[in-house]
Amino acid sequence: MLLSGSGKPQFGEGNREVGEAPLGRPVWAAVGGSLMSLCLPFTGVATMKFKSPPVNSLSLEFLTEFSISLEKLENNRACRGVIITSTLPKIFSSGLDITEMCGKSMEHYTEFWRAVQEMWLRLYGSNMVTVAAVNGSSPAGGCLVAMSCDYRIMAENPKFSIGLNEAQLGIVAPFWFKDTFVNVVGHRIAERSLQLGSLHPAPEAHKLGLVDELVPEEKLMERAAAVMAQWLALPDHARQLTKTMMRKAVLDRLVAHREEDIKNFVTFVSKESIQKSLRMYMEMLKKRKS
Ligand SMILES: CCCCCCCCCCCCC/C=C/C(=O)SCCNC(=O)CCNC(=O)[C@H](O)C(C)(C)COP(=O)(O)OP(=O)(O)OC[C@H]1O[C@@H](n2cnc3c(N)ncnc32)[C@H](O)[C@@H]1OP(=O)(O)O
Repeated sequence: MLLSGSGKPQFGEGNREVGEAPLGRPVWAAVGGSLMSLCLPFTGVATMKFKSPPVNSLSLEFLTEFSISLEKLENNRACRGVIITSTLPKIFSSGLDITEMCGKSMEHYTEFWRAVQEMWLRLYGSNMVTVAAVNGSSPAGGCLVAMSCDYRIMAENPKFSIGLNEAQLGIVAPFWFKDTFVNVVGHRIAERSLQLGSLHPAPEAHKLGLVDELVPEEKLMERAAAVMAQWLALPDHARQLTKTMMRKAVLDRLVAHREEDIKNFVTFVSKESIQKSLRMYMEMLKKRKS
């Protein structure tokens, strides 16, 4: 992430190539941030590729870059859709960066949670067509990113899993994670899956409706482009108004309770018992590796 003199993050500064579309509108031919690459060719469909090794965890820096990228695409009239995927093998996103929730100050937790909210409000509320090309595992916050898109295509590898596994970490998925989940899979599946903190292997995720289709990994981007073309064949205004109608209540609920939600998060995550659970989980991840 590059920072300007004012301290405000400037996405992809110095890396941007600006082109001119046939209609005279400016178009970025290629924009590279440090944690994700973004490409908007003249087709009007951007591709956003996460590239934050080792596992694309959603750190404060990552979330900030993500929101800025979405805002830039949203404000670019030449951009009608975005395909979100990962450059890393086997991982779409490992979810929220747990180190951002461990041993930090209240101020840090506040800033971090606001960035998580901001990312979700932008992605779930986007006017663009959003397609997730899930080319690897996608737990918790990674699942939220995929679920916030209009359509999910996952690589058909049963080793890749997706779901809201917060309960396994000893933490609770916030109400807007839950609302997004319910809107995708329905109440009963969401209730069971959330309580068990289930991570569903790709074939099971497809069966539950958590992902819309499975394709061989090498066909993922081709299929995402085909789905995008299908969605973009409709007039934008009709599709956008319909999307707003379907998602507004859930978006409004967070907007109305945003500060309360931050307070809840900070209080919850600051508890020693929660800190202990998160530390133990991180240790478990490290042990599993060795
Ligand atoms: C009344 C009710 C009140 C409610 C109030 C609510 C308040 C809100 C509560 C809080 C809500 C928080 C919501 C949280 C959402 C999240 O997203 S939490 C994160 C969940 N993510 C995970 O569980 C994934 C964990 N990671 C993995 O399972 C694996 O790493 C992987 C992604 C499947 C990849 O496996 P592999 O390729 O084998 O890599 P690893 O060796 O395991 O990992 C490489 C290194 O990366 C580190 N790492 C992995 N994931 C994370 C992460 N999410 N954050 C930070 N770091 C991570 C891992 O430790 C390794 O590190 P090194 O050992 O140092 O290399």
